[in-house]
Amino acid sequence: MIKVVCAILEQFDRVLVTQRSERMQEPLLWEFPGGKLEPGEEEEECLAREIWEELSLRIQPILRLQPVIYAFPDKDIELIPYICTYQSGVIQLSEHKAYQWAHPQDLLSYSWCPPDIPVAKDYLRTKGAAS
Ligand SMILES: Nc1nc2c([nH]c(=O)n2[C@H]2C[C@H](O)[C@@H](COP(=O)(O)OP(=O)(O)OP(=O)(O)O)O2)c(=O)[nH]1
Repeated sequence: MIKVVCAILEQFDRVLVTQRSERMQEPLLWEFPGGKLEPGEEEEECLAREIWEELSLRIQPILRLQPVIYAFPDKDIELIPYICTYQSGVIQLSEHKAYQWAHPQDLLSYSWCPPDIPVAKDYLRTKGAAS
C-alpha cells in the first residue's frame, strides 16, 4: 500500500486544487496537492515538504480527515488528507499543469483523481458540520 498525503489548503473561503500534468501518472486529473510518504517521515512533515517542492508554499496542517483506500489497476494507495492553512509564499508550479482556488460549492464538479472524490465529499461534510 502506497501512502499519499494531500493538502486541502484553505484560504479566503476557497480551497486549492491542482491539475496533474501530462507527464504525471493520472494525467490531467485534478487532485489535492501532496505526495508519497517517505520512509521514516511523519505525515505532516511529508505534506510540508511536498507542498514546498511542488508549489513553493509554506503551509500548516491543521486537521487530519478520514483516509481513503483506493485500488488503481497497478497499485493500491491510501490517500491521507489534511485540512491546512496558508503560511507564506507565492505559488510557483513545478510539476502541475494548473491550479485553481475553488469555491467549496464547485468542488464536486472537477475531474478528480478517483480517490479524491470521497475526500472532497468528506471535507464538505466536515465544513457543513462546522458552520
Ligand atoms: N499527490 C496526490 N496524489 C494523488 C491524489 N489522488 C490520487 O489518486 N493520487 C495518486 C496519484 C499518484 O499515483 C500517487 C501520488 O504520486 P505523486 O507522483 O503525486 O507523489 P510523489 O511526488 O511523492 O511521487 P514521485 O513522483 O516522487 O514518485 O497518488 C492526490 O490528491 N494527491
